[in-house]
Amino acid sequence: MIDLTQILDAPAEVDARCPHFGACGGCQLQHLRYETQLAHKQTALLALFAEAGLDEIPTIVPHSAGPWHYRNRIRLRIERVEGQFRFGYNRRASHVFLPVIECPIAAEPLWGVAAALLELAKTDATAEALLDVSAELELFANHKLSRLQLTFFARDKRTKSMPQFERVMVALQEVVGIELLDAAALVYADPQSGRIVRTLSEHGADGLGYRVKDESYWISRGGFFQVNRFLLDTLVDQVTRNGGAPRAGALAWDLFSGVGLFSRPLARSFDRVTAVEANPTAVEDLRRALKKISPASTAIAATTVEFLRRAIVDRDRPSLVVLDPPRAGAGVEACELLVKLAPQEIVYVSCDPTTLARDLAVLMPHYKLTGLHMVDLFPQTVHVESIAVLNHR
Ligand SMILES: C[S@@+](CC[C@H](N)C(=O)[O-])C[C@H]1O[C@@H](n2cnc3c(N)ncnc32)[C@H](O)[C@@H]1O
Repeated sequence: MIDLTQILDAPAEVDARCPHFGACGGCQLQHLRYETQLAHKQTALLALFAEAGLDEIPTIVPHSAGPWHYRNRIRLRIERVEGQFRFGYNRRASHVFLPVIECPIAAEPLWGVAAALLELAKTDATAEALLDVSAELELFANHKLSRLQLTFFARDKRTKSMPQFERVMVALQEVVGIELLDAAALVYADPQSGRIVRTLSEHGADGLGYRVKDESYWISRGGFFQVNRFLLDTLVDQVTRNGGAPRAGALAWDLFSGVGLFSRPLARSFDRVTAVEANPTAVEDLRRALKKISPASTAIAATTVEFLRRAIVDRDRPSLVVLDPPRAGAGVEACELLVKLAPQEIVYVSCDPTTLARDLAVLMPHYKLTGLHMVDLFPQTVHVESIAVLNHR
């Protein structure tokens, strides 16, 4: 996250579109015109780089798309307020529940289905019981918004399966459409890691198909996928292509690969791709997909640091390394190992410029920053997604 004070204190330019703006912890920038938001984010990125002592910073190339209804996935808290179930988010800077009636950054069908479920729970005792045992509901839509996956997260690890879960989902399908509601489950997730550890009840598929450019991805329930449905093509292009042409060579590593958003297109232009991902279910999905594209390519279930420590003693040396870590960043040890492995090019996709700046400080004595992109995946919020392209000096 970037330093908020300057942006939050900026004078209001427009009326916030959402009635919950200010109270809700989700968005912070609705008081600013979208162009101003983009400008502030670029300024903040450069300020963080300067603070970290980084120089020779190229001009930032911004990429943006529609600033509303962009999210393909939302996760809502469920609470009873004055006897009625309500969906909501955390209040700003707290864990206090804020009931909401709309969320204009979410794709529209997500709210339609959530609202239909609240209505159903008024008359259907099992639907009400389902909301009662659930702390949160995640709604995830595919690329066309034609298929939806619902995941109910149980409050308690002693929650049992619900024999009537299937019937409630069929009742919901009757309201929202059989086609739309493709997959649903009641699960229990480990509170520390957030990983789903038990599926208690299930209806329909165990994941969602999502098309980006020419690739169809299968995202098993609980797997990571980028949330901005408008900028996925741009993100993939900036990582897998250089100018107009695909990045190509003998070997590429895609570290923090998820279900292979980048590995799969790279496997079409590289002789071989090795994808590394900590979530074993995502690795299974990716392995199956890579087998069809490029039998020499593979996906490994490991943490990036474990993989790099082993790689140091192996002979494989990639010409391209893609890094797309969570907010914690790749980390100093991973970057030091990469310096030793010395790939010709590193493409670092970052969702937190603070950890990116820390990691660039390790890489940049050995690598020149040749490209810097800001892909605004999270309009109306202070989150900054950037791509740093580094070439060996
Ligand atoms: C920001 S996502 C990027 C995924 C993918 N590149 C994409 O764009 O869809 C980060 C991914 O790193 C995985 N992950 C988290 N910690 C990890 C670690 N220490 N080593 C490897 N993968 C990790 C997560 O499961 C998640 O799939």
